[in-house]
Order: sequence, then structure tokens, then C-alpha cells
Amino acid sequence: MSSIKIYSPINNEYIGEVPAMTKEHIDDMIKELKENFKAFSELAVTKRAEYLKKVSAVLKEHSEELAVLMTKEISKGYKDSLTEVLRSVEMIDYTIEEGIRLQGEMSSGESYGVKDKICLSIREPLGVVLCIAPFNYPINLSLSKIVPALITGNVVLFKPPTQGSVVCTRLVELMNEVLPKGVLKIVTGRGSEIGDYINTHKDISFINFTGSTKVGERISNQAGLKGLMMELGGKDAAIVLQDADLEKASSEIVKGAFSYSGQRCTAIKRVLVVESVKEELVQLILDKVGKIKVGDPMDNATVTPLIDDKSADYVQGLIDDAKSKGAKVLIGDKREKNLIYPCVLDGVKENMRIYFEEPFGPVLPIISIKDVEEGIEIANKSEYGLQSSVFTKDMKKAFYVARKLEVGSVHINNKTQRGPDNFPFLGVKNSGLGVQGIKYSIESMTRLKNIIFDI
Ligand SMILES: NC(=O)C1=CN([C@@H]2O[C@H](COP(=O)(O)OP(=O)(O)OC[C@H]3O[C@@H](n4cnc5c(N)ncnc54)[C@H](OP(=O)(O)O)[C@@H]3O)[C@@H](O)[C@H]2O)C=CC1
Ligand SMILES: O=C(O)[C@H](O)COP(=O)(O)O
Repeated sequence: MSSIKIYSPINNEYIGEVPAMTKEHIDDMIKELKENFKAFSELAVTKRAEYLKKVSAVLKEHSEELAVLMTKEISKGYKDSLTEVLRSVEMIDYTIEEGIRLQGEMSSGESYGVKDKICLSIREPLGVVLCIAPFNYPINLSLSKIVPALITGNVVLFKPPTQGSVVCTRLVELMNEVLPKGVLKIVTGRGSEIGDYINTHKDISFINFTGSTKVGERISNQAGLKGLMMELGGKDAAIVLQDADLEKASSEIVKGAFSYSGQRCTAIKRVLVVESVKEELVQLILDKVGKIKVGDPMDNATVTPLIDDKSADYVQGLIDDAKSKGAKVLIGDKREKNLIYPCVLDGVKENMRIYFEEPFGPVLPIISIKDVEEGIEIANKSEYGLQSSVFTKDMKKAFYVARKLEVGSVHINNKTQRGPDNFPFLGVKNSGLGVQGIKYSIESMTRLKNIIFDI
């Protein structure tokens, strides 16, 4: 079998290699998963919980090893990588509890005027679930799919991001030390080469995907009657109103926009600020951006080399386009290979690509608004609808804005973010389909089975 060599985005160091799997390997893995589904799904949930408790323990024990590998492979600050692993361990523990608590429902015919019928609806697993994760959270966004699938008795085919496949292979190796044989399989290889085959495989029942809108749409078009959960791109806006606590707003905006170099679907990707407080807010933002640690993720830098040169070229292209159309660079516009320094652009207008496009990099456009209504209008003028932030001391106004925004979640006086992992997490428009979050993921990857009694 041929293999794919993985190099570090930090310094091109060789990290390892993974098999470029073929259709035959995929068929064999899915066959084995299918064969093991019956026995695994028939275990008591408490038994599956015991296995997953061992998974949680083994990952905790290897958290530092996984964090170092992740740091090198995807260029995420070491502390953030470690936090990601430990956050995932916590998430596993909570998922086990939610899985155990999952109960059926009872409907009485009496409420509908049919006295002699009751319906018992129990939850059943779906079968082989395909979990596809992106590069930016290779541990967390993989486990937040795999674990809710397993606790309810599904079996899992896991497709990791190619840049991230070394750490994910180690993750699965550790998990399979303690899980029953043949309930979790990893398929490595380029998504562009093997993706279509796995997406359309007749024995896949459900696809749980996080990644770009482009790939998500392709999968949706191929899925036919398979169940789908999609977490896709975003263009999250921070709307700052006249009465906002500007110190707090600037601090949340800078953290929201630049952590992991802006390579987060929930990163703040535009600031919409009321003209009267713009100058003060921008100055506070610049003070903080000037202090961001840039460079080596092993030294815990926040802004680090981007995942590859292509991504850096894309981000630079957005900066260049905005400059050529009159935007002003307030800080940044400095690049060393795939390391893009944090950049803030002022005077961003609708004719500039960055007004609408998702950079997935450390660049923050500032857009002036005359009032709250214009803020809502611009925020909604996007193909995306993941999250938004609103900064104001007036809770009534915050509620009003939150109701008007076409997004999955609105954060009041806080940065956009996914966690805590038990919250429902969803996008509208081109940002997604279905709802993630521990309880919601469990529900999505099970179906109701009705048993109706005539009494
Ligand atoms: N809303 C959310 O929760 C999140 C959204 N994102 C979005 O993801 C993007 C960045 O992540 P990135 O990893 O580059 O996203 P991609 O969409 O490029 O890749 C995501 C995953 O899909 C795989 N893939 C690629 N092509 C196919 C295919 N035809 N069929 C099946 N799988 C395929 C990739 O594998 P391979 O690596 O081999 O190409 C990878 O595992 C951004 O747009 C970002 O907004 C990211 C994180 C969270
Ligand atoms: O992939 C992403 O960007 C995540 O889903 C966002 O997670 P975070 O808000 O916890 O960074």
C-alpha cells in the first residue's frame, strides 16, 4: 500500500506517514464494522460505558504525548493542544453519563382521544457511522463525533484530516487498546481521492462531518437517504454598540479573532462597530494585538505558522485585495513563509473579498456602522450563519439583536465559541445542518423505534 508522508507546518520536519488506503481496504473495514455492529449494539449501555471510561483514562494518561504530536502536526500552541486533549477527556466522561441517561419516551393515545393505545419509543443506534473531522481540532472534533456514536451502540468509520492523521492514528491506536475489537476503524488517505467512495458507500448509515462548506455541500449532494450532521464554515461578526464596555469587548474580540491564528470556525471574522466608539475600540484592539505572541507553537505562541502555504497565500490574497481597494492596514501585513502576522484592516467595504469570505487566518476587518439596525443588516448579509457576538450594557437591546441575527448562537458580551461541549452547537444557512453538542449528537446518531400496545 502506498503511504502519505506528513511534515510539520512549523519547520517542515517529518512527522510520520499514514497509509493511502484503497477501495478494497475501505470495503474490508466497513464489512468488519458491520459484522460487529449487532453484538456491540446489543451490549447494555453500562457495558459500553465501561469501555469508554477506559478510553477516557488511557487518553488522559497519554495527554502530553498526544499534545506534543498535535502541536507539531498542526502547529497549534502546546498549551492549547493539551487543553484540547483534556477538554476531550472531560467530554467523554460527560457523554458516558448522558448516554446512560438516554431514556425512551412514552406517548399516550388518550391525549389524542384514543383511550386504548400507548406508544413506547425507544432509541436505537443507526449502524456504521462515518465521522469526518477537520485539521483544526483533530482530537476534539473527532472524539465529539466518535464517542456519542459509540455510547449508543453504533460502530464508527473515522476519516481524519490528512494533516492531523498522524495524531489521529495514535488516538485510535490508544482507543483500540481498550475498546472491543472492530467497532472503531480509521481510514486514512486524501479526502479528494477516497472521500466520494466512502460518502456513497451503501453500508454507511450516517455521516457526521465538520469542515469547509465546499466539501460539506459535496457530501450532502452525495448522501442520498443517509442521515447527515454538518458543521461548516463561518463569518462570525462582533457587533459593538455605543454603550459597550470597550475594554471587555476589545479583549474578547482579540481572543476570539486570533487564537490558533484564526483557524477556528467560530473565530470572530469581522467587527461591526458603531462609528461614535470606533476610534476608541480600534485603539484598544491594536494595543492588545501588538502584544500577541507570534511564532513557535512549542513556545505557546498564539499566532503560529498556518496549516500550509496554500492557506497562507489565500489569507495574503485577501489582505492584498482589500489594500488594493482602499482598506488601511492598522497592524500586520507581514509574512514569513506560512506565518502570517496578526493583521487588522480598517475601512473595509463591500467590494472587498474579505467583507464576505472566511479567511481562516489571523486577519480582522473593521467595518463601521451607523447604528444597530445597520449592524444587524450587515451581519445577516452573509452566506454563513454560525455565531455572532453583541457587546452592549443594555440587555433589552442585546436580546433584540440576538433575535434578529440569522445564526445558530449569539454570545452577549463574550467572544464567539463552541464550548462548553454540552451546549447545542449549530449553524444556519451555509454554516451547517443538524445540531452538535453531547446530548444532541447522541440523539442525532440514534433513531426512535416505536412499540405500540393496545391495552
Ligand atoms: N463549523 C464548524 O464546526 C467547523 C468548520 N470548519 C471549517 O472547515 C474548514 C477548514 O477545515 P479543513 O480541514 O480545511 O476542511 P476540509 O473541508 O478541507 O476538510 C475537512 C475533512 O473533510 C475531508 N474531505 C475532503 N474532501 C472530502 C470528500 N470529498 N469527501 C469526504 N471527506 C473529504 C478532509 O480530508 P483531507 O484532509 O484528506 O482533505 C478532512 O478530513 C473551514 O472552512 C472551517 O470554517 C472547521 C472546523 C469547525
Ligand atoms: O472548529 C472549530 O473552529 C470549532 O468547532 C470551534 O471551537 P472553539 O469555539 O471551541 O474554538
